[in-house]
Amino acid sequence: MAADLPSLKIDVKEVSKRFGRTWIIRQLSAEYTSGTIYGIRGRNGSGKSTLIRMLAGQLSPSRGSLRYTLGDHELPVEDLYAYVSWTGPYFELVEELTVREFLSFHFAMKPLLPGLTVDGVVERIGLQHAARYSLTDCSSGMRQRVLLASALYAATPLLLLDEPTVTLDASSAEWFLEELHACATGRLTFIASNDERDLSACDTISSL
Ligand SMILES: Nc1ncnc2c1ncn2[C@@H]1O[C@H](COP(=O)(O)OP(=O)(O)OP(=O)(O)O)[C@@H](O)[C@H]1O
Repeated sequence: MAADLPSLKIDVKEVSKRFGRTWIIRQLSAEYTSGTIYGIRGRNGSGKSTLIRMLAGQLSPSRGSLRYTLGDHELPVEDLYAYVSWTGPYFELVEELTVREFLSFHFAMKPLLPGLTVDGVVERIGLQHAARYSLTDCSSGMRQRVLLASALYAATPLLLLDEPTVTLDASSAEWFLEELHACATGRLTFIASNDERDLSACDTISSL
């Protein structure tokens, strides 16, 4: 399933972010490269999701810069969306769709990792019995598996996972860690979390 994805490097240079008069992130500098799972921890409100949004190119820093290098070319931030898979607690599902319809719709826009099909994804997330359930009728853990699938199985070099196991029970969290290892190879992955299980999957962890 490992994809031959281009390498991605993110250079974060003296990035600060404020909302109104409050500085949330101050003077962050780091270099992030493909092939690594980076953990970001920090107390509630410390700016983990804010950093994830900036890495995704959805939020601009108040000061400093983020530079993206894909292969050996600089990637303009406005083109980054095609190379990112992302999920977090603020992501919403289209309630009217079934599990299978949502995944078909999503993977019509974002290519799947090699060797996967939509039905294969439904199987990997253990929801064969619920493939035709409307998302409204799914439990929070089932919905989280669908959201995680939309990020994990997309063939993108950048994978951003904000609180990936927040609604998962112990066996689902174990499932997530196994799938993460199968899907993160060669990608640049971030996990924002305070859950030790999530952080145990990371190659390196930094605190905000
Ligand atoms: N768009 C916004 N406008 C104003 N303030 C915001 C905005 N987005 C985030 N904040 C504030 O920035 C701070 C950091 O929020 P963020 O969601 O990044 O924290 P977090 O570390 O992910 O928190 P948690 O662990 O609770 O999820 C919070 O005080 C939040 O209220």
